[in-house]
Amino acid sequence: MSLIRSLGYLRVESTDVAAWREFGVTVLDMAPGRGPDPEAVYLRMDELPARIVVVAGERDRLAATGWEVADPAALARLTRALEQAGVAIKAAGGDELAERRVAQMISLDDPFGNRLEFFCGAALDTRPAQGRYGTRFVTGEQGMGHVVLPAGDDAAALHFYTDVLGFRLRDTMRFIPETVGLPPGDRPLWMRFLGCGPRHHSVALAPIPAPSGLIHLMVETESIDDVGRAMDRCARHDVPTISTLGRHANDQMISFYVRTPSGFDIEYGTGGCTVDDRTWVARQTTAHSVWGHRFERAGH
Ligand SMILES: Cc1ccc(O)c(O)c1CC[C@@H]1C(=O)CC[C@]2(C)C(=O)CC[C@@H]12
Ligand SMILES: [Fe+2]
Repeated sequence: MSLIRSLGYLRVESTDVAAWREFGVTVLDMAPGRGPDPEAVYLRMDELPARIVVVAGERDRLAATGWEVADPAALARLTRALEQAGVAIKAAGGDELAERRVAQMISLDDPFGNRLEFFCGAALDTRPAQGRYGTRFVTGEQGMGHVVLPAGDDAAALHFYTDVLGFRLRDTMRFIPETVGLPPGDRPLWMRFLGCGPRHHSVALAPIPAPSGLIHLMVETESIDDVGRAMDRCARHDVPTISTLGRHANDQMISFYVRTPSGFDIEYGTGGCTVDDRTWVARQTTAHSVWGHRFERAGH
């Protein structure tokens, strides 16, 4: 098993923290949390004090993804592996730990400039994380969901995330550059889906430019009704969805996509499959979706 257990949190820098609070609470049905930064928005999905932290800043961007490891021994082993691979890492000091409510944390940039944080010893918040509409999120062993990060070079990305960080390759998908607004090329473009626990993928890497630093965050709910109600709330609050409902061919997730105030998307889904590394075989999926997932694109 990978030393990394699951996706723990997202830290977002935003020029409009109030818009994020409204979006998180009203559209996503996350529960507002409390935290040390009075200006920041803390959004809860479960017993963690926050899964999405939005801090006020000059830019709209993903600041970091946080990855949970089992304990200090696992963090020490990961640190040694990273040092051996020549990766520059930084250990967090008191303020950073207090802001994240974790016992230990290290941070680094992947070869494509994505900031990653690895932590252990998260403090729990025993108050129930109850949103307004009763949405229940699937977290626990599966973590808070998955992210799709921009990564330019396929071989370098695979090497770093599998050989250095210990993610497992779960699925590969080829895609046509024109469908994501890239110039046509003769080289095929690959998307890699990687996992570290029972969730089919906790991170996917795609050579798609993303000015905000993130292509999307996926959060999963317990039931299809939670997803349907979220689509209703998007319609009611004039928040445009950017895809129709659909079911992915690889992880079986039924989901739709909506744009956040930060310019990246949230995939809101249910019913994803889980995998067991003892039997899993990484293959190539040749269709994005079994049905649905029609994306709106500018000019179409
Ligand atoms: C294909 C797929 C499988 C599982 C997922 O969780 C998932 O998000 C996707 C879609 C990935 C992909 C994307 O994130 C960026 C825009 C893409 C390339 C498309 O235009 C179609 C598929 C989309
Ligand atoms: Fe996704």
